[in-house]
Amino acid sequence: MEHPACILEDLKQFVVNDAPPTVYYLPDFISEDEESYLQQQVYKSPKTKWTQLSGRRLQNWGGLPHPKGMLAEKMPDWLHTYCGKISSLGAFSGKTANHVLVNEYKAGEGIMPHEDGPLYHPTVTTISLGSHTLLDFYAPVSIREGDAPQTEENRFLLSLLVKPRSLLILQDEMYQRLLHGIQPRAQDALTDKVANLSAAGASPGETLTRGTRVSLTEKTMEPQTKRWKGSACDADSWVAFPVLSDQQSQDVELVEAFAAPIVDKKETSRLLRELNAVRPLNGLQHVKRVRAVRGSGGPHPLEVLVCLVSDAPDLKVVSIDDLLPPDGVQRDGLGEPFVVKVPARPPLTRPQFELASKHWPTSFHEDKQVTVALRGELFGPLRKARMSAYMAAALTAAETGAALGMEAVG
Ligand SMILES: O=C(O)CCC(=O)C(=O)O
Ligand SMILES: [Fe+2]
Repeated sequence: MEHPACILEDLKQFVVNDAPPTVYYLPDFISEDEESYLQQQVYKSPKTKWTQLSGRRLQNWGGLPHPKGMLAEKMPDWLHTYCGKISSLGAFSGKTANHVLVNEYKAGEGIMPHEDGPLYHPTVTTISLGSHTLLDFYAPVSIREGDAPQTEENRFLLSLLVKPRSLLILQDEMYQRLLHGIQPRAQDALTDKVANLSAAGASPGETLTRGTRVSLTEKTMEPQTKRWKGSACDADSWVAFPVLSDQQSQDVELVEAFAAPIVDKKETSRLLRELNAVRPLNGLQHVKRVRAVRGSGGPHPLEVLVCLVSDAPDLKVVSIDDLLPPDGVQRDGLGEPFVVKVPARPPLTRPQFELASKHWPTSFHEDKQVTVALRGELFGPLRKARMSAYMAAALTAAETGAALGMEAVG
């Protein structure tokens, strides 16, 4: 059937009303002669044009996306003609299709549910050659907590029957939100889940046997250079923060200890010496034994750690005599004990040190590299620019792969 150059308005009669917006299904868009001509051209292409994927073969025409702009490749005449023919329908809002994927599926082969990615104008058009297939549509995986587990089966929404020589145009929700795929089957039993049954001249209950299908998927690829300007990949627009070990990122753990006021400052060094001898604070080398009492207008300027609560006898009301052996520490200058909390482990980062010091004076052997990394200053502008370039290259490679229908691994 001939389709003169027309605008999208004229396509309205081909809208599939039983599907979400927007599907146009045009049966017999090309003639049988055109179909065999296109098949010949596909199979005449050099062997190197084919990429073997799991479950199908692929040819890529028109260029590959690249961070510095699409690596454009001249479209061969036989494809150029059909790109023009489809673009003249107005499917790409006045733009011309500049990229074609040719997929070949033997009976029993298919393509996993996927999205085509953001590199394209939000329209995809497909001419089918040689055999029908069922194109299935799925709701995207939602990440709401508490949702029931989402299987391919319960995300399945509808199918479209695409017959040989037909043209399918997908836009809007159908293309941008839903995933599409083809089950690897040799036969399709048609049900009322096929939204375009009557337009495709079929009826529920029918079973169709698949042969080898070749599809030509025409799209418009947006120029790459536009996409990177001011994007999240500018070296200035992101900060690298370190992923720290559990010990480095955990909160400060505290243990209880008895402290006592030093009521006579002159006794401090003797008390320290004697306490260290009879009550060493094992494992708490990072904790300072004496602290100045802040803003001390009070009765005593200093306090000293006597021992850990876990090392003391289990008494309800504790006096200094209960905590210390009868000999070894002269009680002169020491007040009655009280309980304080001290950090159980040496701080490893400046934030841990600042928190720990709020409880009791603590020493800190700073790892300068960790502190600089925590400030987000580990990498200078040159290294960040290089990382941005690597990230951009990885993203482009992933998007190119996705556009070619490859599946992510890992
Ligand atoms: O063969 C088809 O109709 C679909 C192909 C497809 O989804 C793709 O190549 O991204
Ligand atoms: Fe696709």
